[in-house]
Parts: sequence; C-alpha cells; structure tokens
Amino acid sequence: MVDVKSICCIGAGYVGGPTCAVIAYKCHNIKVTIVDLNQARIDAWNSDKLPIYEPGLEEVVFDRRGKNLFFTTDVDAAIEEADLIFVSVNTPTKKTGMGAGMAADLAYIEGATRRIAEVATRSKIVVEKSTVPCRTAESMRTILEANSTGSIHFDILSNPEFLAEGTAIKDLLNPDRVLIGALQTPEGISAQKSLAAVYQNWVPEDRVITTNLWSSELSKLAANALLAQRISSINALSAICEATGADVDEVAYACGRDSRLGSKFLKASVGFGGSCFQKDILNLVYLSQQLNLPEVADYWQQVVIMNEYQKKRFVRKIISTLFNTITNKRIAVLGFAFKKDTGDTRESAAITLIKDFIDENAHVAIYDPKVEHEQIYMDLAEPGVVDNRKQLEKRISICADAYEACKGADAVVIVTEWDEFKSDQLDYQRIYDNMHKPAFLFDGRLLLDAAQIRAIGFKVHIIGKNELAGTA
Ligand SMILES: NC(=O)C1=CN([C@@H]2O[C@H](COP(=O)(O)OP(=O)(O)OC[C@H]3O[C@@H](n4cnc5c(N)ncnc54)[C@H](O)[C@@H]3O)[C@@H](O)[C@H]2O)C=CC1
Ligand SMILES: O=C(O)[C@H]1O[C@H](OP(=O)(O)OP(=O)(O)OC[C@H]2O[C@@H](n3ccc(=O)[nH]c3=O)[C@H](O)[C@@H]2O)[C@H](O)[C@@H](O)[C@@H]1O
Repeated sequence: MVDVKSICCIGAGYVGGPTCAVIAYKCHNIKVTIVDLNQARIDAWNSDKLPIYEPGLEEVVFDRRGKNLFFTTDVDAAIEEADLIFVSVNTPTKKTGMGAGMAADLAYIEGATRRIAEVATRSKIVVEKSTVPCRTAESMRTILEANSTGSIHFDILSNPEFLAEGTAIKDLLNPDRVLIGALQTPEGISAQKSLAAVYQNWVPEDRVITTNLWSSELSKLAANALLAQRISSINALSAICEATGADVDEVAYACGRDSRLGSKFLKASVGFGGSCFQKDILNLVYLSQQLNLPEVADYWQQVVIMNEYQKKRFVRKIISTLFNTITNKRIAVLGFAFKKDTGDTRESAAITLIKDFIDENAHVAIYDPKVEHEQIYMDLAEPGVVDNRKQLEKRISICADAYEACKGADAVVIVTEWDEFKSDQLDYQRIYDNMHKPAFLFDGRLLLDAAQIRAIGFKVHIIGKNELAGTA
C-alpha cells in the first residue's frame, strides 16, 4: 500500500477543481496540484474570481491555496511529483466519426494517459475520475504499460464522481458513498486501499465501497441513467396530469411517500439539463448497441426522447396559449443555468426554449443571476440562423434583473428554479403592472403558488397542473 503524499489532478474543471480542493482541505499532509492545459482557467483558479460558481467553493480554495493546494499549467512537473494521479478531463459526446452523437469522445482521456506514460519516471496510481464507457481502464492500462520502461508500474483505479453541481462541496464533504474499482489482483487491491485511505480522512469507512473495475465504471453510467429516468418518468406523468386535472406535485408526493420509491428526484420540470445526464445515457445506449442488445439500447434511449418531448411540449403550450403566435412578442425568460446555484449552462433547457422562441420571431429578454452574458451569446449563436453577435442582439436582450426582463413582456417563462424567483422573493405585482395584458406566466419549475399569482391577474400555466383543476 502506498502512503499517498502527493496528488496530481489532470483537468481543472467542474469535477477536478472542487474534488481535489476538498481533498487538500481535508488532508493537510497531502500536496494537491491541479493542472490544466487551459491557461485562462488556471489563472482564474489562482485569482479572486474562481472559474466556476459553486456554494462553499471559495472558502475551501482560499483556505488551502498556496499551502497544500496548487493550480498550474505545468502538467509534466505535477505528474512527475505525484504518487497518485486523478484523470478528470472532459469526455463529451463525439461529434463526428463512428458513434457520432452517442459515444463518448475519449481523446482527452487518451491524451492525458499518454502524457503520464511519457513523463513518469517512477510507479504511479492512475485514477479514472472522468465518466467513461465500461472497460476504458483497460485501454488506459494498455497505453501505460506499452509506454513504460524498466521497473515502472502503473495501477489503474476507477473512482467515478457523484457530486451534483450547485451542491458539489456539500456532496464532497459528506458523500453518500465513494466508489473505488480495481483489478482484483494483489497490486490492484493494494492501490484501492491507498486511495480509500485518502478518503477515510473524512469519509466513514462504511461509505467507501470497493468493487471490481468494470462494476465501478458501469455504476457511474447506471446511477446517472437511473436518476434521469426518474425525471423522465415524472415528466411523462406531468403530461397526463395536465390532461386530466391531477396535480403532479401531489402525485409525486403520494408516490414518494412509498419508502421503496423515495421522495427525491421526482420534481417535474421543463426537462433535465446539465453536461452529463444526456451524454451518459447516450453512452449507455451506444454501449448496449455495441454489445448487440438493441432492446436495452431502446429502453434507455426513451429517457432522452421523453426529455426532448417535455421541452417541445412546453414550447408548444406557450405558443398556443399566446394565440398561436409569438412573432414580435416579448418573452421574458427567468433563468438560463441548467439548475439553480450554478452558472453552468451546458445542455440547459433554456437554450432549446430560447432558440425555439427566436425561430418564432419573438424577442427574448433573459435574466440569470449567475450566468455570464458572453456565455449566453455563445450558447445561442447558431450558424446559419443567428450566426453573428449583431443579429443575435436584435433578437435577445440580456437583463440586469428580473424586473427589467419582464418589463413590457407578453409572457414570463420560469426556466431555472432560482430561489430569488419564488413568489415571496420577487414582487410579482410589480412585474404584472409593467407587462402587456393579458399577462401570461409559464412556470416550468413548479416554483410558484398559482393561486397567489392568479389573484394578481396573471394567466398562469404550471407544468404538470391543469388550470381548471378543482373548478370542475
Ligand atoms: N460536471 C459535473 O458535475 C460532473 C462531471 N463528471 C465527469 O467528469 C469529467 C470532467 O467533467 P467536467 O469537470 O465537468 O469537465 P470540464 O470540461 O469542466 O473540465 C475538464 C478540463 O480538462 C482539461 N483537459 C482536457 N485534456 C487535458 C489534458 N490532456 N491535460 C490537462 N488538462 C486537460 C480541459 O481543459 C478542461 O478544463 C467528465 O467525464 C464528466 O462526465 C462526473 C460527475 C459530475
Ligand atoms: O455525472 C454528473 O455530472 C452528475 O449528474 C447529476 O448532477 P447535476 O447534473 O450536476 O445536477 P442534478 O441535480 O442531477 O440535476 C440535473 C438536471 O435535472 C433536473 N432535475 C433534477 C431533479 C428533479 O427532481 N427534477 C429535475 O428536473 C435539474 O434541474 C437539472 O436540470 C447527478 O445528480 C450527479 O450525481 C452526477 O455526478
């Protein structure tokens, strides 16, 4: 077993940054160096304004930075110094070539692995932290072994990350479980124990689960698929609720009280977003196809199909309610991030919705408390449609607060569940007074008290609720 004294993390993103900052925070005797090829990102990690917004992250980073936590682009030096290396690079869906639109692009994993093989002059434990298809560790081991010389030995572990954005620090400080997969050889098991010992500095022993490598890799894809499946299930039910007068919140509560089902992750919404759910399910679909399991592939694919349906269904509802046209109407979109408490916009439902509104020739006024304006322009630019900034600026306005976005609007659409949009936080009377009449409000997050908002005069549509319910 190796007594880990020095850790390198390759990839200073949403996972590598917070995960390894928490290790430094909890293990003062371990030197943690987080590296990235992206100089701007590393500069931001070394500045007062960190590159990602995550509650509690600043406290952790500012406490340990310069002591046992370092951020640098000097990848080779950090690899060389480390006993243990986390590979936490991006694994996006492939855009071209075999498996395009489904399979994970493993080029960054391979690049980082080859770098380790080139630079290392002594044995290392290499930990797959990124989410990868089942058996990727085998490819990493083959590359490392083929490129290593003499007495250097590499142990590969799988240690997938389960944090959710917006609660990353909380999740890392108090995880439900830490999963470590290893080859079940004496060396593999010893490496597994070395990494377990790092986590056991703050995670209770019974929450550190050890499995074989392939179970660990597949468990990560499985966990995300099961979570996303719950959202698609409740969203499918939300359509039935709207058509029947059942209330999706009441249905979710009634079902969630069954201890076999549990109450979490049953919030109907305008559709799940984020960089991982769709990517990881498609990855699982591709894996199933490759394994010649078409029924299994179709089963998981349906979770993504339902998510797309939910977004389109919401857009259709908005357009039909606004008398079948939103041309030249002002639509205020509250929230652009894929969920609250993050500035991350990857795969956010807001992007799909707003592009559809633009296609219908509406003017879209957007407000989000944490997303950078430049990011919104980047996400909405679409070659051939609104491919330059000037064109886009004519179609959207990015506003400083919700009141500015809603001023003169025909409809307000709540897309992200930020606390500041709740009925008791925002002055909806003031918003109503400054809107075109009839003033429509579409709540894609079940955030508002419908009766209260209707009493002001708004025409309200809430996902999973039928306007006429209770009146029949
Ligand atoms: N974002 C999330 O909440 C979660 C993500 N994951 C998984 O973790 C992995 C990383 O995700 P994120 O942190 O969100 O990605 P990210 O895109 O924010 O960060 C990845 C970083 O790796 C860097 N990088 C790529 N190749 C490199 C190389 N050869 N050397 C040095 N740096 C390199 C990139 O410049 C980038 O800054 C993905 O596999 C993702 O599926 C897992 C759990 C949660
Ligand atoms: O692999 C990953 O990247 C991570 O993906 C998700 O985390 P994340 O995407 O950050 O956030 P979630 O809280 O899971 O939310 C994902 C999306 O589902 C939506 N959601 C979530 C819960 C719910 O009940 N309803 C619902 O619509 C959210 O608004 C958001 O758009 C998982 O929760 C993490 O465990 C996992 O590590």
